[in-house]
Amino acid sequence: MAYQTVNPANNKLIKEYASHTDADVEAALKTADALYHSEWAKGSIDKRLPVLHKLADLIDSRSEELAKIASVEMGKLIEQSRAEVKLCAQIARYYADNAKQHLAPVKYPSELGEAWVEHHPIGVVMAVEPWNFPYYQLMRVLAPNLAAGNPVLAKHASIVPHCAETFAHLVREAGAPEGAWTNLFISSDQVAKIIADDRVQGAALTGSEKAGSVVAAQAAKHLKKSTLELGGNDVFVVLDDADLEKAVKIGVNARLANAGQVCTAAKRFIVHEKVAEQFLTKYTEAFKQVKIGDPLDASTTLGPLSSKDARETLTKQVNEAVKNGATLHYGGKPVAGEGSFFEPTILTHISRDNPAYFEEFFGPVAQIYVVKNDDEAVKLANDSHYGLGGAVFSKDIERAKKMASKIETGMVWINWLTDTAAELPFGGVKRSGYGRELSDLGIKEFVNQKLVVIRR
Ligand SMILES: NC(=O)C1=CN([C@@H]2O[C@H](COP(=O)(O)OP(=O)(O)OC[C@H]3O[C@@H](n4cnc5c(N)ncnc54)[C@H](OP(=O)(O)O)[C@@H]3O)[C@@H](O)[C@H]2O)C=CC1
Ligand SMILES: CCCCCC(=O)O
Repeated sequence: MAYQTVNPANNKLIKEYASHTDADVEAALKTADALYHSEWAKGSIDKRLPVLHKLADLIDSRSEELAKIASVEMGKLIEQSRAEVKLCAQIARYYADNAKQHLAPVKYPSELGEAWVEHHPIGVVMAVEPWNFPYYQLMRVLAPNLAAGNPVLAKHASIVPHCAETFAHLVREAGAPEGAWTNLFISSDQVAKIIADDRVQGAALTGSEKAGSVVAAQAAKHLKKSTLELGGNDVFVVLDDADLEKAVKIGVNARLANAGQVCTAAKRFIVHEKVAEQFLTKYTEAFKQVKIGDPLDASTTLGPLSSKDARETLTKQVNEAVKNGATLHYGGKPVAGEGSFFEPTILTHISRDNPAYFEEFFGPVAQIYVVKNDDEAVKLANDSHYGLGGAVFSKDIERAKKMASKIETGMVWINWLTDTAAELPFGGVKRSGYGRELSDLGIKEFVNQKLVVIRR
């Protein structure tokens, strides 16, 4: 796959990037491995954390430039790109301020003697990341692993090479030694070879089930730990006592943010029958207000999909859903003209034998389901191969908490969309993957939690 910047707002090629050779990969592996065996990785965390503070400051000082690069390269609305850049600085700062405490030795009271667990880096980690949050996906791996002392080799999506290169330069400028984070424009085969290499101890992937399965299988084959953050088909449950205005407002954003290209986007709207008609009317009205256009224009509220391929996939999915009996309530077509734009779309009456019922729609396509009660809502929510996030709207918090506990996902938000923050764990179950990113859980995914005991 060629690494190239194509602006999805007009599908114009901006720049092509040369791929790295096997010799480049070997040099990167050698440097990263040498760094892992150095005082920098094995020594005090205090030497590594200032890099994260500096990185956060650098990101803040260049937020507009960084945001524009992302919006041009993958079509995110400029305001949403700014928010992503800000989130990256927050993640860097969070680990700069908290990693030492996360990785401090933990005492384990035991009759056998004085016992504790230490946290040590395990070595070079291979990160494979997607285009939808071109900086955030990288920062989620860099910050905890730099703090822990694991050098990272990173393969970013081939449609966001400018973001990938810019991020790598920022990390070096922040004072990270060569080898701490190495961006590689490489192929899937080269990723497989890297994972197999004895100098690599782990693999982290965010992306599709297909890519996740290949990378995780390669890691497992070579007895390396992996973490996977894959797709989702998250529910957005609106109960009969929900604040409907709030549910509609947040529900529109939950589906249309990043043109719907978010693994934790609200994709299946499960609405109580008592409020279903009102919700659908208001939700449809909100979709009619959407302004499709250039993501760099502040007045635009729906930008393009990330590529022509992404739009082609979504178009096929919508057509197939309707062919199999779904009602096209609103939208449903690619937007004529330049760019990879797709109309905000609402599908209703999707039966369980419709392929759309189990599919993730990675774009501005909302599926509406109507249920009679809470049990039906939970049953429908859990009737999915995925288990990433989810949202429950109800004014009765106890009722919402009860439902949240029953929904089989890694995350559930009450009276809000599935969001993310440095201090909160992120990840899922079932075909949405395994492992957690961010928070104290994320930093421990690739550390050796070593027991030490002084026997009485
Ligand atoms: N969980 C999430 O946040 C995301 C999930 N997705 C899911 O993935 C679907 C497709 O999006 P897409 O970007 O194509 O996702 P992919 O899984 O194809 O790409 C994600 C990353 O994996 C790489 N990759 C793909 N195949 C392999 C392989 N065999 N070995 C090593 N690396 C590989 C890609 O490289 P390259 O770009 O060169 O192909 C990219 O860097 C979406 O519909 C959505 O379901 C997508 C984005 C984010
Ligand atoms: C704001 C939510 C971030 C989700 C990142 C993802 O799609 O994997």
